[in-house]
Order: sequence, then C-alpha cells, then structure tokens
Amino acid sequence: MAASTTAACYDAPEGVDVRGRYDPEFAAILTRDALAFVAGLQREFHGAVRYAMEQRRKAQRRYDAGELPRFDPATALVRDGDWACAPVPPAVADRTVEITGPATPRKMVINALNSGAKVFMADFEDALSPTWENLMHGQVNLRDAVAGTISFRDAARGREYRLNDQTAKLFVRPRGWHLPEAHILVDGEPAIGCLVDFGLYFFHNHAAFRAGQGAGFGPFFYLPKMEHSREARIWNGVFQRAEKAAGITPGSIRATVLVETLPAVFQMNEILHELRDHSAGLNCGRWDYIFSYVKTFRAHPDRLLPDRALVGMSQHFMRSYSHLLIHTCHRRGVHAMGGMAAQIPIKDDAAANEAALELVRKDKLREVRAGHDGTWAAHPGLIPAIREVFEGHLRGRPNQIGDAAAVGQLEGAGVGEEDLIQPPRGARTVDGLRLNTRVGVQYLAAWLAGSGSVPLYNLMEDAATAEISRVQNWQWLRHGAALDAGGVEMRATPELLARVVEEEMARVEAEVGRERFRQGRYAEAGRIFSRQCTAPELDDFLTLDAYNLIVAHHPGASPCKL
Ligand SMILES: CC(=O)SCCNC(=O)CCNC(=O)[C@H](O)C(C)(C)COP(=O)(O)OP(=O)(O)OC[C@H]1O[C@@H](n2cnc3c(N)ncnc32)[C@H](O)[C@@H]1OP(=O)(O)O
Ligand SMILES: O=CC(=O)O
Ligand SMILES: [Mg+2]
Repeated sequence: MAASTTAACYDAPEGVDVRGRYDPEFAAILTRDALAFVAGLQREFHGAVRYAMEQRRKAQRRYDAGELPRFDPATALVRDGDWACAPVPPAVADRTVEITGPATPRKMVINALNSGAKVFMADFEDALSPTWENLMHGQVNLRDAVAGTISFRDAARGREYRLNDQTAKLFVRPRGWHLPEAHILVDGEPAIGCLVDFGLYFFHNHAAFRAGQGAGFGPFFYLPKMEHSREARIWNGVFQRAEKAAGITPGSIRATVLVETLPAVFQMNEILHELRDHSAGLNCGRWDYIFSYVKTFRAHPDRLLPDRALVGMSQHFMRSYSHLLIHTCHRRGVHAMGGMAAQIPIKDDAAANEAALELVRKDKLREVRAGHDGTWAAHPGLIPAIREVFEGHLRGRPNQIGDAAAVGQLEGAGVGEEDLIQPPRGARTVDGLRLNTRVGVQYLAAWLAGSGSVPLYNLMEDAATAEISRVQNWQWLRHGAALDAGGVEMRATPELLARVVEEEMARVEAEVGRERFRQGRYAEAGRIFSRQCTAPELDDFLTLDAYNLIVAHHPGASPCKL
C-alpha cells in the first residue's frame, strides 16, 4: 500500500490560515478554539490599531517639523483629577525583584521561576527573536509553567530542571502593537503579533493562573512600547473582551505598562486612567526610552546624544522621567517599577565581576531611594545583591506605594516639560561609533539566528539596547556630528561609517573566531546594519525592518486537509 502523503496540519477556523511549521506540540496551542479567539481579537481591534499607528506617524511628522512633545491640554482633567486605579492584587503586592528573560529556551524559564525573584517577566518582546519556533515553544513553555509541570533534561550536562516549591509569579510581555505575525493570517492579513501572543497565552492559561499563582487574579502582563493613551485604551478593550469570553470577573487581568517612549512620558496619567481597572502600574523601560528620545528628535540637531555609555540615569531627562513615574504611580495607588541595569555577571574576572555588581547595587539603591517599588534583574546571579538593596531599604514592607517621603515622590511633583526633554550631556566619540557598530552587528546576527538577548562585552544586549546603537549612529551621520577621535575632531559621514564597519567587522571576526563568524549571520548583519545607519529615512524598528528575514512559511500547514 502506498504511504499516505497527506501531512498533518493545523485545524484552523474559517478565515484563519496558519503558515508556520506544523508540530504536534504547537497544535496543542493552536487549537481551533484558541485560533478563533485570536481571530476574534484581530477582527475587533485591527481598525483601532491601524488608526493608532497612523497617529504615531502623524505625531512624528509634527516632531520632525520642530514641535516638542508636551502634556496634552485636552486631558488636563485626567492629570489633575483625584482618582485611583483598582487596588493591587495581594498576590503581587511584593514585586521587589523581577527577573526577565525570553519565553524560550525552556531551561531558562525554569531557572527564572526558581531564581528567588518575586516575579518572572517572560518575554515575547525585547529579549525574544520572534521566529515561529521561538514563539510557539514559548507558548508551550508558559502553558507548562502555569500548570506547574514544566521540566527539562539537559542530556549533555546530565542535569534535570524542575520547579522549586516557591516560584516567581509570572508576567508575560507580548510584542508591541507595530509587529505583525506573518505565520498566522486572519482574513488574508498577517495577524497583529501582540494579539497572537496575548490571545494564545490567555486562552490556555487564564483558569489555571487564577486558581494558582494569581490567587483569584490574573493573568498578569507587561505592555511594551506604547506612545499614547489611545493604545492603552485598545489593550483595555482587549482585556474586557477576553474576560467576557472567559466568563471571569472584570478587572482580573492586570498589566504593567512600560513607559519606554518619549511621547508616553507625557501620557502616564492618561495611560493609567485608561487601564485603571486592569492596571498593575508603570515601569521605567529605560533602554527603549533612550532609543525613543533619539527617534522622536531625529530631525533635531540640537538634541544629539553623547556616547551610549554616558546616557545613564544621572542625566537630567532620565532622572526626571523616573521621578515623575514614581510620583504618578503612587498618586494612583499602583507600583512604580524600576528598570534594567545592563550589567551581568563576569565569569572569568573576579575584580571586574565585583565592579559590575557594585554598579548594579548603586543603580538599585538609587531606584529604591527614589521610591521605586521593585526593579528588574537580567540574570539570576544578580538577584541576591538586588534583593539585599531593596529589602534592606523596605524593611519588611512589600512596596512603597503609600510612602509620601521618597525622593522621586517629592521631586516628581515638580517635573515639567523641559525637564523631560533636556538634552543629555557628554562626549561623542569615534570609539562610541565603533562600539555601536560592533554591538549592533553582533546583536543583529544573533537575532537573525534566533537569539533575542545575548551577552556582549559583559553587558546584556537585547532589541532595546541594540536599537540605541543603531539610531545613535544614524543620528550622528544624519547631522554630521563632530566626533572626538583621540583629540582630533572627525565628522560622522557615510564614508567614516563604511570604514568603521569594515574595521569593526574584522575585529568581530577576530573576537568570535573565523569559523563561528563564517557559519553565523555576521556578514548579512553587517550589510543590514550599514544600510539601517545610512538610510535616508530612519527605520522605525530594526526588528520590523529585518522581520521578513526570519519568516519561514510552510504552505499547507493549514487549513487541515486530513
Ligand atoms: C531592555 C529590556 O527589555 S530588559 C528585558 C529583556 N532582556 C532580557 O530579559 C535579558 C535577560 N537575560 C538574558 O537573556 C541572559 O542573562 C543573557 C543572554 C544576557 C546572558 O545569558 P547567558 O550567557 O546564558 O548567561 P550565563 O551563561 O551566565 O547563564 C548561567 C545560567 O543562568 C541562566 N540564566 C541567565 N540569564 C537568565 C535569565 N534572565 N533568566 C533565567 N535564567 C537565566 C542560564 O540559563 C544558565 O543556566 P544553567 O546554569 O542552568 O545552564
Ligand atoms: O523593556 C525595557 C527597556 O528598557 O526597553
Ligand atoms: Mg523595552
């Protein structure tokens, strides 16, 4: 008898076409009902998302014409009004240390849940390259994590991974509104990436999450890269629809919004107000925030950034942003979360490791003194030090929401428009251009190969940090910035960049080794990075520009022909 040639495929509902590789494990996530739920979200909200993206472009055109971001006079009543968000769910009152990491690999998810952090933010965003395989394995991992059954055997190292009795509470970060999911078409259009991430996770996990980790609340989310409260309003609508479909209490779902774009810092009250029944506070997404400062002011030669390494939290615009965020959140009764220090443990140099840890401690001490209720860690090795700083300061309190005396709480009240946009100070150097190039190229090479967060030069690099490297090079070139080259001034020009790329590619090859360089996607990354840095118009996101290079269509994955 001839073997059947009919391949297994996804059972997709009317109007939904799954183009990603078929895998029985993925099919348990991409069930007909789950896909119908995602398609329902897409059909209800895609018009509002399209409008919101158009408004982003319109606002950018105004900034390009010289306008500065500012508080919206039309929403003064929301800013001045006396209102509060819904009370914090008891399960996540204490969020002093949150570890972040991609939703896959599986081992890392288990490590994060066991890390001793109060929360694990499982990432489909900055830390994850959105390949089909990563997205689907991420969903499988999170389903098993919520069920409490996740385990992993590392055969090569003979190590078993399973959950401890005490684990971190799970928050999930879907992609931003701008990213499509090209492996799932709804009515012939690519799905909106974040609705796929949110929809599949919510559909499969809301009941187990609320019965377990969430103690009657949840699931919990982090929402990235919003620029305006109208985008938060869409999320609120998505949450309401999801709660209704699941038959769960309105206000169960909670979300922390990352304030990581410059326009959003002028909208923090408005964002919290839109999400007031679903809010779990705000977070200082400092790396994307710096990226957004450059993007917003792309046409403003008077606002060029100094070297990336100099744009820290002591710059006036960054300190003002953190203080205003603390003031705003505490006034509305929700958590004001700190951000990510990029240092990670340095394995082969004890002194350098201690110096890196000291930088993390200082950063976290600044945050907790300012009034942040918790903060992020990029690596489990940093958690004991961060816990010591936060717990030492909080002395048994789960958070500082009611504490009116914190520095940020007091100073935040006086932060004005000028404070939030004051240009950062410091030198611009050819070494900075070189480092941006090495980091940008290596990050892109990793991302194209499926890794969205990588260690580079003893720092954590992800989509947000790499974006700073890209847009800073672009900005310096666009405005012909004067760069210091060891006492000599050089103009940033396409010719200088071409020379720098060639030399830094050679350096990267020497650092990673010829074989790895040849087998990796470095040469391709070098070409993409050069093009992005010299593009006449700044690409909105490097991940959007390069997305098609990681799309892998498998025609026939659905509809089911069995
Ligand atoms: C700007 C922003 O958006 S920040 C938030 C997004 N970014 C992130 O989440 C980055 C998170 N961090 C990471 O991805 C990683 O720490 C990296 C890539 C920077 C470094 O990873 P590695 O090179 O694997 O680190 P290293 O070799 O020191 O890992 C040691 C162990 O810690 C684990 N580990 C490292 N980082 C994490 C993490 N964030 N979560 C869980 N486990 C982790 C590794 O899995 C490894 O486990 P093992 O001993 O069982 O094998
Ligand atoms: O997502 C966090 C950031 O800093 O960007
Ligand atoms: Mg970010």
